[in-house]
Amino acid sequence: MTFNVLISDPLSEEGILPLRLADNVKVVIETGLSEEDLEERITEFDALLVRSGTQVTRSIINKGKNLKIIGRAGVGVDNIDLNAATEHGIIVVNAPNGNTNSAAEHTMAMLMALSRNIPQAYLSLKEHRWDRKKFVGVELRDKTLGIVGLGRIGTEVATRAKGQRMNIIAYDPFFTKEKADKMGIGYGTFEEVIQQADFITVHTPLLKETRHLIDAKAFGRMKDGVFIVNCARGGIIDEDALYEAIVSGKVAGAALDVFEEEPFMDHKLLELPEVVATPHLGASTVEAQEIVAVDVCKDVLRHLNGESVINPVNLPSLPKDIMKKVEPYFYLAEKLGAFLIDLVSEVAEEINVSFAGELYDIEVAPITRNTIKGILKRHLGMHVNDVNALYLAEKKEIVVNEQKTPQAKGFTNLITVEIKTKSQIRKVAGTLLNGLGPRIVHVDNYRVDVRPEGHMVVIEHIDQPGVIGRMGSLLGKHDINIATMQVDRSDRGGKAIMILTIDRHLDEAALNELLQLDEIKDVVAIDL
Ligand SMILES: NC(=O)C1=CN([C@@H]2O[C@H](COP(=O)(O)OP(=O)(O)OC[C@H]3O[C@@H](n4cnc5c(N)ncnc54)[C@H](O)[C@@H]3O)[C@@H](O)[C@H]2O)C=CC1
Ligand SMILES: O=C(O)CCC(=O)C(=O)O
Repeated sequence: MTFNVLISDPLSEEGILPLRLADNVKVVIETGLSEEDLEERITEFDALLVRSGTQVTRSIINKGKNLKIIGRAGVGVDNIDLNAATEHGIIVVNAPNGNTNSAAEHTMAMLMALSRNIPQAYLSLKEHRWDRKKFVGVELRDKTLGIVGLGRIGTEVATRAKGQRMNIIAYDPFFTKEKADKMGIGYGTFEEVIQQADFITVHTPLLKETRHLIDAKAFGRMKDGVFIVNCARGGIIDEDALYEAIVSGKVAGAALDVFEEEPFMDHKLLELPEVVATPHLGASTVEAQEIVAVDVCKDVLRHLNGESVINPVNLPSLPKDIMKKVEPYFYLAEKLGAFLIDLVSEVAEEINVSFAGELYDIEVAPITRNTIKGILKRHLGMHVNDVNALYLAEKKEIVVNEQKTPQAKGFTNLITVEIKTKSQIRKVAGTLLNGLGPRIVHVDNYRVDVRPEGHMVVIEHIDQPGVIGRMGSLLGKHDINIATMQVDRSDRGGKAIMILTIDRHLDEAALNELLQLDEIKDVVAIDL
């Protein structure tokens, strides 16, 4: 099978080599497409790769009937409708590490350009003026740099600004006084940071919570003559408020790499001599572009080839060593879910997934997602996947619970799936037998040993002599060969269960005839 990959923003040619070298991938590069063009083009593609230039809207995603993955060659994913992608089961991946250094270096360049009026002085000189008085700057040394958002880039900026002998004070919801002491920088609340800083630089993502984080009220609390740097995202700073704060003299100057609307040709902030700006160049270095493109292309390839990705955005990411431990359980988990929902054949209201034995100590959320996927696929079809399984369960108002216990009833690992419906509670348990693969080991309270694969029949009956024989001849009459059989009972003469694996699907006629036998209470055909 050949996968079609569309690249809709300029990406480093060296970076996309992994895709070009793959023999099952066809790469198409079409940049500068309008939303309408992209809606039309996207239908034939399995993967879409973008930088910040393409807005991947809900309507584009809706049209991507073959779309499996969206790759963002960079960090910020605010140009991708993540909810729409998740709902459609489309995984979004980014390249969070490749441009950290470049963005931090650009921030420092902007900070210095701002403090020493370098762009303004250069322009003046180009206009044949030798004006030294006009461009007197301020030193960075001993000034306080307030960093809002101390993630990858914020931290790198802190390290570099220390080299400029600045005092650093930072705020981040995940930053503590202890971490600050270790890094040799100051810790403050958001309020403290904006009140104490001579220069403020923001390095948060653009989220609902960070939109206009720096607004007129925030400017009001800052020192007079403060300088502002934004190399993160337009929208974190309210541009109208910034304009007013510069005009009023509250803010001495601003260095901006990013804007609320991009791209643009005219911007009122650029009319102010106190503003220095670049057109979103933070990540625009040869090195960063190559790394982010390689990273994202590799993840796209992994996903198209059915492997787990390294940098998922709409799925929790797991370190490689943990993924190695959980991945072998995915098949078993999905099959347990599919088996049980067929057995129940009613709408699930609650699904409880329990993990025992060696699973007690590992991250099991991806295994749960596979169980839910197995359950929902039966009714919602093939578009259910790891990405949208939990979203779809929530949308169907199905409660999903995950539990863990160290005791595994004699197994080294055990996954138990329980489904509650309006009228019944049923459960199935399975294990991964070392060297022998997955097995179903309990159905309700019965003990069995069945491979979760192929055509199966679950028969609930009364434990009486002759049942097995009658059932066997009936299937024989229908030319249905029994491959394996497992039987267990509650007590002698009581309820019993029989699980058969057969060589073909149990058709309606054979099923109905089985139900005619007095001792047989229920028959369910399951195809895994
Ligand atoms: N100008 C450019 O070309 C580039 C811009 N960026 C932008 O920079 C942003 C940051 O990138 P990274 O440092 O790699 O991301 P990151 O995820 O490592 O760091 C973001 C930090 O912001 C913090 N944060 C979230 N909400 C906050 C709030 N309300 N107040 C304070 N801190 C908050 C988070 O806790 C996190 O530590 C990206 O989201 C992207 O938008 C990234 C690369 C290049
Ligand atoms: O793609 C780019 O050049 C922008 C990089 C960026 O803004 C990001 O990685 O968030």
